[in-house]
Amino acid sequence: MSHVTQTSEQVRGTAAEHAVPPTPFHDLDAYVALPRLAGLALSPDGTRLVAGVSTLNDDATAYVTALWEVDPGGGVPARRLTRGAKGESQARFTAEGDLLFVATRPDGGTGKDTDEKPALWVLPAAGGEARVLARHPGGVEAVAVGRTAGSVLVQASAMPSAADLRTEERLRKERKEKKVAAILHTGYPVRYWDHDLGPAAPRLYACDLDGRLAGTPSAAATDEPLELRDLTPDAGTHLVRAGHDVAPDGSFVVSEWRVPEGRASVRSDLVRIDVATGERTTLLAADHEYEFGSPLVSPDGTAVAYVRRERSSRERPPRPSLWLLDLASGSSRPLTEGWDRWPGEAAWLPDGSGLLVIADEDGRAPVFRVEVADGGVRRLTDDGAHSSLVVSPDGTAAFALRASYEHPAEVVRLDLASGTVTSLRGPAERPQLPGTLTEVETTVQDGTRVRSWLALPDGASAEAPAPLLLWIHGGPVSSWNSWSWRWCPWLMVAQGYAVLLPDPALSTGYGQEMIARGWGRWGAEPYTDLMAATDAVVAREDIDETRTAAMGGSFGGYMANWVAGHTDRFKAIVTHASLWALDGFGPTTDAAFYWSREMGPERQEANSPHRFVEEIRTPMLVIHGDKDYRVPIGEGLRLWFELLAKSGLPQAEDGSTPHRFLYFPDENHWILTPQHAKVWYQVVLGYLAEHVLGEEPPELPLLG
Ligand SMILES: CSCC[C@H](NC(C)=O)C(=O)N[C@@H](C)C(=O)N[C@@H](CO)C(=O)O
Repeated sequence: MSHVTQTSEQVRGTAAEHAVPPTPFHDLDAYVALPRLAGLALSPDGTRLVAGVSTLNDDATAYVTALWEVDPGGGVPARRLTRGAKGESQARFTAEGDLLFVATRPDGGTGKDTDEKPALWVLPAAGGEARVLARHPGGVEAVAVGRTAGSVLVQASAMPSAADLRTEERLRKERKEKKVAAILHTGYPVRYWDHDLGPAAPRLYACDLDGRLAGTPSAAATDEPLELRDLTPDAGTHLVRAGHDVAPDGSFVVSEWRVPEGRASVRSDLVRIDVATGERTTLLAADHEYEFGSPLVSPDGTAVAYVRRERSSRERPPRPSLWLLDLASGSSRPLTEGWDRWPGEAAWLPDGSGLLVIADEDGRAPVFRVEVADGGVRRLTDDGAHSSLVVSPDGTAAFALRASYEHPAEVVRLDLASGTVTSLRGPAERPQLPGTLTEVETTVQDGTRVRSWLALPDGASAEAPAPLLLWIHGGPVSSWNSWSWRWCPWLMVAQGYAVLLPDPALSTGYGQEMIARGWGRWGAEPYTDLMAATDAVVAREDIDETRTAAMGGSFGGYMANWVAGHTDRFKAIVTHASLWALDGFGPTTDAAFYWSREMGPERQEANSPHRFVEEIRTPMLVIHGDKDYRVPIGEGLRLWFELLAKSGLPQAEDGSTPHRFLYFPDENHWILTPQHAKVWYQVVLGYLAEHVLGEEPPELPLLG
């Protein structure tokens, strides 16, 4: 007997439109309206905590991010601080407690849609209205502040030939008026995820406050925006996608510095940039073995914690580890030698005795404490995946966003002595789930443990076994360990499916060997691990092994395509933004050099799903966005053509097939707009309902 708690009509929104849904996951309008948290900032005195919260705009066609204040003590409810029509982001506190943020707000508050660029705004600690602090003709992209004093650092993109902001403005105006969008490249890369790189490229500017924000509101009477001082006029493309950190006293910045190394490859050095003079010195120069990134200047400004990345090759995957550079002597030493995890986001403890570091582990992303003295590593948190880590000035607590597959990101306080994690009163309640989350594992042929999350619908049992959806993660070097609005299993669970989220070979959080097992062998261990995880779960009595489907996005889509060509066990396959023919994907993706280090022509050929198109006998739903530069649209187009022309699934006399292609002309690798996210889930759920549950295909009037 089938176990389907709700008809799929409910999520598709064509019936029961006015009924109150049992959970937001039963109703796509309710789902896309759930608030989404991102980014935390803590004032230097530790009393003010600010989070970014994205909600739907009035006509539900875009998300707008506002800044909210959350009580670090947990007593007072969160309150909204900003209300700009186009939203605010990048909250940062100055040493004096003024709140900086980036916003696009037309002058005069007319609300008219202008081509206004994002500017740096300030909400003064001393009171008064928010006002513009600095502008750049290309728009302010990022902002960083010394923790104890000093300059505000602004990142903005400038035309290579513009020596000053007046020329910058003129060049941009001319291009706009003459409608010239062409870009003349001399190097690589030329695109990133969803946007073109060039002709403007990032530079770092100092925004000297000179006491302008100090004192009473009247002291800030000079409302003219501040001048930006260009610290990197010769940056060229060296700062493209380069992270940086400002010394606590604001006197220097340590930045990644991209260096073209020929053959369309780029490496990453670390440089020190003096804020007073713009003088730049190379701290660590990358070579063929190692490159450097993610700098964090120590609280006393004498050292830099950074990630040393052992570069990948055909033989080995990349291997990042945390290191410490002494700025006076220039000598470096490892901080986490022997710790078999990939260090992610980190933050210094205020006394410089150690760092808090987030790393994937066993389907979670806990916070670890790393001791500077001896490199000791201690895990501080149990459940959840953490991000946006900030440490209180007295070093007794940290604040972070914590998410998991049980809940979206929420603000938590972590007591550093006891390890106690407390949820604070954030802007949003946890949504009620339509099922339960459990963990399963199996041991595969070579003895490796493969663990997965399994989301089960309420009521799944031996009497009412649930249909199963295998959902494969992307990357591939990543983990199913955090909430994802794009890949939300609970919408499927609300329709009665159990959803299996496995971490196969190549996943992070299980040690380097788990990644090495699948390196350059995408169609081997990653595939067999996934099948073993599926075998173990369909053996459960609460799962119906006769009604299963597989799906995935990006690398997960690659794997869905590989699954399609290698087994007929699934009733349907959904493949989003997928790699199909690796000879085409390899040189056209936005960071081709990364993949070419791993694959090479033989591995491309051996692991390419397109070679098995004739073996595909399973109905496939192909999904792709035209503006996807990570997995370019050519992959989706070729997959669709070859599926119709050659797949092993017989076509009807009129040439029709059960395959479908959901194409988004104005979306990219991610389907970002709320209305298209709804269409995505509607079409996926409808396709699964038709092929897995045997229901009638749904009517989708908005699709014509
Ligand atoms: C070019 S750098 C590494 C590739 C990158 N890997 C990760 C861990 O994200 C990547 O973008 N891979 C895509 C093909 C992919 O699978 N992306 C996934 C995960 O980020 C997605 O959901 O978009």
